[in-house]
Amino acid sequence: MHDHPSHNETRALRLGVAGPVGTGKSSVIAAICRQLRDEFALGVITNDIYTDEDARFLKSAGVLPAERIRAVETGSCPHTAIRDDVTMNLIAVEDMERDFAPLDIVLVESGGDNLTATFSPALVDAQIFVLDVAGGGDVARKGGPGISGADLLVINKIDLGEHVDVDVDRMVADATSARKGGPVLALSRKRPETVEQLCAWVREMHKTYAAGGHIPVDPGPMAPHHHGEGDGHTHSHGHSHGHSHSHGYTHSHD
Ligand SMILES: Nc1nc2c(ncn2[C@@H]2O[C@H](COP(=O)(O)OP(=O)(O)OP(=O)(O)O)[C@@H](O)[C@H]2O)c(=O)[nH]1
Repeated sequence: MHDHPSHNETRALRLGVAGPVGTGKSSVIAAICRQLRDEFALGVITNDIYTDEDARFLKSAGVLPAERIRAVETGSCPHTAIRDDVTMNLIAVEDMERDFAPLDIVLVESGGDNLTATFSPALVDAQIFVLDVAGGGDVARKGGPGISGADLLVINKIDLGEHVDVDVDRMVADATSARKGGPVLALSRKRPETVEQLCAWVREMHKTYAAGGHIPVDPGPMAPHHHGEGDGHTHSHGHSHGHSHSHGYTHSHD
């Protein structure tokens, strides 16, 4: 079991950012880096299946010096490396903390996956789950461990609400009730006051963590599921509770 010593000065706050494909995980990380890089010593680890595309995006956006952005190529479905066997990611985070000690915050971006992927608390101390309005106003009501159990739920791209017929206030209210009152942030990179609210949350989380007052919480195991391989074969994952069933979600890795 990995412990979380707040007194270890080479140990940063490890903050995960997860959520479905394209909701804006990289953009959230870019915004945090731009706003907070003069205040905190930062590093970023990205996860992609076969590429280092997210790392390249963040490097080309110049949000941090390039050597502080590293990619883990998981070679498997993204949740595996952030939840089932976090070894590759833990090594990447620890290497980064050692190489740039002392770091204040290491941001870990998960590969874009489905609604059920969350980080293991053995890898991150706190996690943000990112949805966007373009995915539909009812997504927040569907629940799932990331939506209900992440430390912060971001509803991103609220500038697009009117174009996709989503009532943002309603979506935030649905999400808040799915989270039993846990924090929900309506975000758009085009609305600076919302980016500032995101940064205020990160600052507060770092403060609580550094004072030893934050206990990492597991949002819950993901639902067991099958993957269609596109060749007529499937494989399934039975997760920690030891049984599996199909939920009808498939994706291929090509
Ligand atoms: N209109 C609008 N577009 C946004 C916003 N944030 C991100 N986007 C766009 O949404 C798209 C996806 O953003 P990313 O940050 O790459 O999303 P991601 O979740 O990291 O994507 P994957 O890593 O592929 O899962 C990009 O075209 C962004 O420019 C926003 O606040 N408003």
